[in-house]
Amino acid sequence: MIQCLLSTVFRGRCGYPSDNKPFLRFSNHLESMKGIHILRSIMPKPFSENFLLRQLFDRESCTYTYLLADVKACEAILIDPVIELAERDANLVKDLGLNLKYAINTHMHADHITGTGKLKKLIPGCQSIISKAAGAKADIYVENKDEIKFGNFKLEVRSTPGHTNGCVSYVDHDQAVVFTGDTLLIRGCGRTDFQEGSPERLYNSVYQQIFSLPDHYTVYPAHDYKGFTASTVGEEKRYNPRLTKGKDEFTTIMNNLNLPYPKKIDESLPANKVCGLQDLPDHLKF
Ligand SMILES: N[C@@H](CCC(=O)N[C@@H](CSS)C(=O)NCC(=O)O)C(=O)O
Ligand SMILES: [Fe+2]
Repeated sequence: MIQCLLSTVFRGRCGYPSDNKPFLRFSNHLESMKGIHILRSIMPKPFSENFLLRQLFDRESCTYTYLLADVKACEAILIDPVIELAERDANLVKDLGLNLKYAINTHMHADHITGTGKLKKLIPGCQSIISKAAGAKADIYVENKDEIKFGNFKLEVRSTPGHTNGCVSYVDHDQAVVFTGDTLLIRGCGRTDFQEGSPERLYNSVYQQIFSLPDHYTVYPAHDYKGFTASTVGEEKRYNPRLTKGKDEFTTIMNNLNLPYPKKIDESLPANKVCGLQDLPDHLKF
């Protein structure tokens, strides 16, 4: 790369006609060097042997559900399942010959009912997990720095309040991935105008718990509304239009989003308080 740059400078200095072509070439080189530098710093690392990650999508709520597994130990977990797609997820787990150990939430969702309650019914032995601070029912409550183990692999729990009080992100350091829930979305972030949301807390959570991870860690959010599937810590640090701002400007942006409330908030919150097991609307009763 340095050789390329030097040869451009050299050629530019001696012999090219006096138009601006060498200088254009030189600045193109600088641009592509910037690109190469960014790409190098964010290139994902290969997963460990026997580690499986499947990203699943709900077209209705634009929610991502993640299936993670140790395929040797046949142990799996699901992050942020959606009730309407619990059968899809349970069938996938069975098709792959896996045992579902945990159905986990990143937070108490406001836009859809969690699938964790239904999955517990479909796959006996599966336990539900949510953060203690979420204020919702589950079999296991986690807090900052806890570990969730499945087979040979583990997730570190990082408390990332701001979108809601009980938001957590889950980090797998061996695979260099972070599941950010609604705390950090791709080129965006979770809204902060309900469920004890706070722009200042969200900003601190992102900077302290997510942007402190190495640049190449892949970011897997709980939603995407623009067609993205994943990002990296390095990319979001550079290009996230909200979080590249200072905290005051970020707070002003978040306090002026004026988004309509999620359509299903009134049915989702009471149901999610009890892990999607009670107070279900008629069409979702099981
Ligand atoms: N239109 C959807 C709700 C969209 C929405 O509010 N999404 C949340 C995450 S789900 S709690 C959010 O934080 N969005 C951030 C943003 O900038 O859009 C519906 O009616 O369900
Ligand atoms: Fe949310």
